Amino acid sequence: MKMSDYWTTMASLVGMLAFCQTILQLVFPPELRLAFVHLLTRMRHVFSSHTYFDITEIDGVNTNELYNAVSLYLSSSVTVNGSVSSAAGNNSNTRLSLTRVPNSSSVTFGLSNNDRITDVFDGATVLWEHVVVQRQVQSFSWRPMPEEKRGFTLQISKRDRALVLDHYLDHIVGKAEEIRRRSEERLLYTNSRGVSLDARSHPWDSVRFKHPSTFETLAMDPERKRRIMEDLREFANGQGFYQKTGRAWKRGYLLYGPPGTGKSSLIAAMANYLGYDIYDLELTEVQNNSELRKLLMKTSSKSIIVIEDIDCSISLTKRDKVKKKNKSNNGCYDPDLTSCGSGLMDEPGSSVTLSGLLNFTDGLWSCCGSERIFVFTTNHIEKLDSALLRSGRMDMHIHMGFCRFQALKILLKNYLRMEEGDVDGVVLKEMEECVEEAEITPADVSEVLIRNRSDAEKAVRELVCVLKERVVRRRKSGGVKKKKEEGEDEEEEEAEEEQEKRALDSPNRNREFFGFENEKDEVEEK
Ligand SMILES: Nc1ncnc2c1ncn2[C@@H]1O[C@H](COP(=O)(O)OP(=O)(O)OP(=O)(O)O)[C@@H](O)[C@H]1O
Ligand SMILES: [Mg+2]
Repeated sequence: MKMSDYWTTMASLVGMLAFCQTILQLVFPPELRLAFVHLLTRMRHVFSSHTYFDITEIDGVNTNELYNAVSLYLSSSVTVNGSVSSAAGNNSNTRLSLTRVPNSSSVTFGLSNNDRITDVFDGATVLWEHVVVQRQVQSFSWRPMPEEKRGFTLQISKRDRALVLDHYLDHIVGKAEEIRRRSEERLLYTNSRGVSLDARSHPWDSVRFKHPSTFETLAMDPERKRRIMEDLREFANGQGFYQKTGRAWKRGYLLYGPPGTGKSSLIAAMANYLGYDIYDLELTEVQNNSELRKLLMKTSSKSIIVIEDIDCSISLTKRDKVKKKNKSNNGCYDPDLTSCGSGLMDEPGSSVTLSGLLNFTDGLWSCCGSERIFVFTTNHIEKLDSALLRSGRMDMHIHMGFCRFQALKILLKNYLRMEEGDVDGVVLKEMEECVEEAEITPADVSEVLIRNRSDAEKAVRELVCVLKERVVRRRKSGGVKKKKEEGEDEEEEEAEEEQEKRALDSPNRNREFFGFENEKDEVEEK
């Protein structure tokens, strides 16, 4: 038999099988039909000159990132009038689904259920099919299963197999990444209590993240800003480094300082700078460590996982003191937090423990994704358990302090569009002299400037008044405060002592100690 005859016979056979499949779908009951369809599909694949790959939405318990990448890639090949870009061949009959996420200004295109689209890559034509099937009804299951199974089936010619596996999929992932970055639409995720954590449902609710804070608008010493940006950039470009050194590709930042000093604004600036999504983890809504772990598993890479006000979220403050008591009682306690389990520092009603939290950031599970940044914020670093501060846990401690002269100039520029040269020299000098002593937060400065933003000169005058008032008030109350401070708060001293001890215990002690000594304005790298 000639080769061409062979292929003609094969083609008719495949055609016949496809025809039988359609007939079966129309005549037989669903269960029987499904079994036949499976059988015929298998036979068709055996005789076919094509290879098929399934890319399912859920891969075991994790969301399959490749599914999301393909979805994004294919939606980008579609132009507004419903036709398909030249690279994707002639698909003008393709049915498209249109989506508009709440609060979004743009419409997203996607393939409708069970529809197909062709694409051309390096001379090879491939066919994508979006497959959505109803899950079979189960009589009983401990775990509620999703109603639909979604996935893409990629059909390629057998001879293009190597090309597709080696390059095409990488090309799709890269393109999807680029599209996401270009679209500059970041998502802000948050968790809520009682959301089922089955394989399909997503325990995170998301909204479009459009925080305008950037490193340019952030009022902060420019040198510290530069160091943070450099650190972030090195992290984002550091895949090779992390792989070579055998470290998980993640980084931790602890932001601490009084309210209104820009901790949340810094997180938003980080996300905007790197183009990452934010997962704002509400720890009080998490019922136990295992739920915490599942939440972590459902985060994607290139994201910032934030726990704000960590000292208020779970009791991380008492452990040292309880440990001290234990020590004086019987002289023995477990110094390693990983064995503290649900014991010492658990808050009544919450079974998320410090060890659970540290496993979340540090343990094996924390590496189930990559390129992730953990950020904790607190107004009271002195209240945090030493385990959280220990070196290797949070790579950088960043103190967000009261407004200084450099930061003040940035705020003047942001709110009043005033450069240094636009402000009267004498007034500027006055500001410089009293801003530090005034101990005013950037939030309070912003408040004054916003109030008077239509009249820049008035804004500056009022700001100087506010600064001077604060200085006078502080000087007056300084004496009273001093007396109070001397008498009260042994606890605070204790905390400081503790802090120093921790610093000295640390393998990076010189740096860490240096950091605390210069706490006011340090970006401290662990
Ligand atoms: N460093 C800063 N640079 C620019 N704006 C700032 C800065 N700090 C505060 N602000 C302004 O003050 C407001 C409050 O700041 P932000 O929420 O970032 O403070 P925070 O430190 O997170 O406070 P909290 O501890 O209460 O959460 C922001 O809307 C922002 O406009
Ligand atoms: Mg905040």
